[in-house]
Amino acid sequence: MAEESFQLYDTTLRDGTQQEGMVLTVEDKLAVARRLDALGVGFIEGGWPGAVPKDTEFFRRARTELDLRNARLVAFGATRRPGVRTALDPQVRALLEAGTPVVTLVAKSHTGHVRSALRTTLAENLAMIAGTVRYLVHAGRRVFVDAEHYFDGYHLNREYALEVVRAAAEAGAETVVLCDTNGGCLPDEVRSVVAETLALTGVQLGIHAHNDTGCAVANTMAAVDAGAVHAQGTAHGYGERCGNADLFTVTANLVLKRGREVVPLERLRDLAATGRAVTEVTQVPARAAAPYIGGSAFTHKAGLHASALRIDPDLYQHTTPELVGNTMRTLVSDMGGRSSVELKARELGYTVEAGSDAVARAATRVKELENRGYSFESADASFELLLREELDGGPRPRLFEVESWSVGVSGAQGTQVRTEATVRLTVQGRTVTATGHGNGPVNALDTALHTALDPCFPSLARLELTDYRVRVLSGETGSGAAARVLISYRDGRRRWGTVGVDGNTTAASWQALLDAVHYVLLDGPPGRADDAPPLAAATG
Ligand SMILES: CC(=O)SCCNC(=O)CCNC(=O)[C@H](O)C(C)(C)COP(=O)(O)OP(=O)(O)OC[C@H]1O[C@@H](n2cnc3c(N)ncnc32)[C@H](O)[C@@H]1OP(=O)(O)O
Ligand SMILES: CC(=O)C(=O)O
Repeated sequence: MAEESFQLYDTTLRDGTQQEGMVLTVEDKLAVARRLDALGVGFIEGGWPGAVPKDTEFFRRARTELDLRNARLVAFGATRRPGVRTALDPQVRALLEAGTPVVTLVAKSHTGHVRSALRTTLAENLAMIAGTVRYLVHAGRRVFVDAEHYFDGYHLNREYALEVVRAAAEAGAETVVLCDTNGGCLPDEVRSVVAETLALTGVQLGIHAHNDTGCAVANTMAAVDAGAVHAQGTAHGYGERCGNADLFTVTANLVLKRGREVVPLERLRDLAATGRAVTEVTQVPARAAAPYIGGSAFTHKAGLHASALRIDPDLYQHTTPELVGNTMRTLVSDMGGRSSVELKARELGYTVEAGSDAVARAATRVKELENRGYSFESADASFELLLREELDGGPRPRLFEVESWSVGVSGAQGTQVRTEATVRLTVQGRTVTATGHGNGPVNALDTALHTALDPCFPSLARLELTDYRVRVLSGETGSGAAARVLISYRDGRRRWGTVGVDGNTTAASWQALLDAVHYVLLDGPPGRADDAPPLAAATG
C-alpha cells in the first residue's frame, strides 16, 4: 500500500513541457499520463487549460480517454487577475471547465514580483489568492497553491511570504507548495525555510524545486526531511531551463532511503520501464547516468570494482538494481581485468572462472586490442567471439571463408553516386560471388554479404543494422589515421554491437560486418535463454 498521507505530484505534462525541445501532442500527453498513473503517482498535472489550447483539449479528451486508477488529474493555472471578479475571470473559469478533481494555482509570494510582474499591491495579491482558492473550493475542487519564488521572497520579506501561505490555507488550500522557481537554492537553505514556515504557520507544505544549481532532488529531499508532505517533480527532470526535480529519483529516494512508500514497493520495480516508456513518447532522451534507472546506473567498468562485485554486488552498489527494474552490467575494456571478463561472460550466459587461463587470455587480449584502438564497451558481440576463441582453445571452424571483397564508388556530373560491392566467399565447399548496391560502402557490402549468405543461413535474414559510428583514432593524423567502426544490430530478440579497426575505414567496417554475421551463426552457451539458434537450425 502506498503511503496515503504523502502527495507525490507529477508535473511532466505542464512544467516538463516547458523544456526546450519538448513538444508533446495531446495523444502523447495522454500516453504519458497513463504510464505515470500505472506507476502509482498520486497527482498528475495535465497542463494549463484556458492558456494553452492543446491543454484545454487534453482535459476535454481526458474525461473520456483517461481512466486513471491511482492518480488524480490536476489542472494548473493562475489566480484571478488584479481588479477582476473571480467568477468573471476567463482563466479561472477555464480551470473549472477542465473538470478535474484538483486545481493547482500559481501565486506570487515575492513582494518584488507582485509589484513589478503583476503590477498590483501586496494586499490585492493576497485578495486574489484567497478569493480564487475560496471560489474553487466552493465549486468542489481540492486546491493546491504553488507559492512562486517562495524562497527568494522569504529572504526579501519573510512576513509577506508567510502571509501568502496563511492566506492560501485559510481560504481552503489543502497544501501550499513552496517553489524554488529560479532554482538557485541549496539544500541547507531549503531545509531551514521549510522548517521555519511549518513551525510558524502549521500549514501542510509541499516542494517544487528547479535544478539550476544541480540540487533539485537534494532540495526536494531536504524539504521532505524538514516536514514537507508533497513533492513535485517531472519524469527525467524535464522542465524549464535546467529542469525540475527528477520525480523518478525522488520516488526511489523516498521509498528506498527514507522508507516512505510513496508508491508501493512492487510498483517501484516498474520505475525503469516507466522511464523508457516516457522517453519513447517524448523523444527527449534521458541521461544514461540518471540515478536508479539510467542505463549506466548499475554498470561497472573498473576492474577493481568488478573483482569486488564478483564476490558481493553490494560492495559497489548502493542498492539492488532489480528494486527499480534495472540490472547490473559489466563493461569489458582496457580498464578491466579477469573479474570483468568473468562477470561479462556470466552476463552472456557462460560459466567461467576468473582464475582460469582462458579468462586471463581473454582479459589480456582485450587490453592489447583496446591499445590498438578497439573498444569492446558497446561491442558485446565482438567480445563474445573473442571469448569463445579463448574458451575453445583457438579460432573456431568458420561456416564460411572470405576469399575477397571489393567496393567501387563511381559518379558522373549530374548523376547519383553509385556504390557497388562484390564479395567472394566459400560457403559449405562452394564458391559464392554476390554483388550489392547501396548508398555507401557499408550499405553495399552489407547487401552483398546478405545476398551471398542468407540462402544458406536463413537466421541472417533477421539481422538488422541499426547504427553505424566511425571515429578517427588520435595518434596519427589526417586521412592516414586509423578508424574505429562500431556497428549496432538487432535481430528481433536481442541488440548487440561489433567493432572493427583498420587504417582503412571500409576495411574496419568490413571487420565489424563480418563479426556480426559470425556472431549470429555462433551457437550460444548452453542454457542461455536468449541464445542464437543452434547451428543446425541456423544453417537450415
Ligand atoms: C513559474 C511557472 O512556470 S508558472 C507557469 C508558466 N507557464 C506559462 O506561462 C505557460 C502558459 N502561458 C501562457 O499561455 C501565457 O503567458 C498567458 C496566457 C498565461 C498570458 O498571456 P498574455 O496575456 O498574452 O501575456 P504574457 O504572456 O505576456 O504575460 C503577461 C501577463 O501575465 C501576467 N502575469 C505574469 N506573471 C503572472 C503570474 N505568476 N500569475 C498571474 N499572472 C501573471 C502579467 O501581469 C500580465 O498580465 P496583464 O497583461 O494583465 O498585465
Ligand atoms: C510553479 C512553478 O512552476 C514554479 O514556481 O517554478
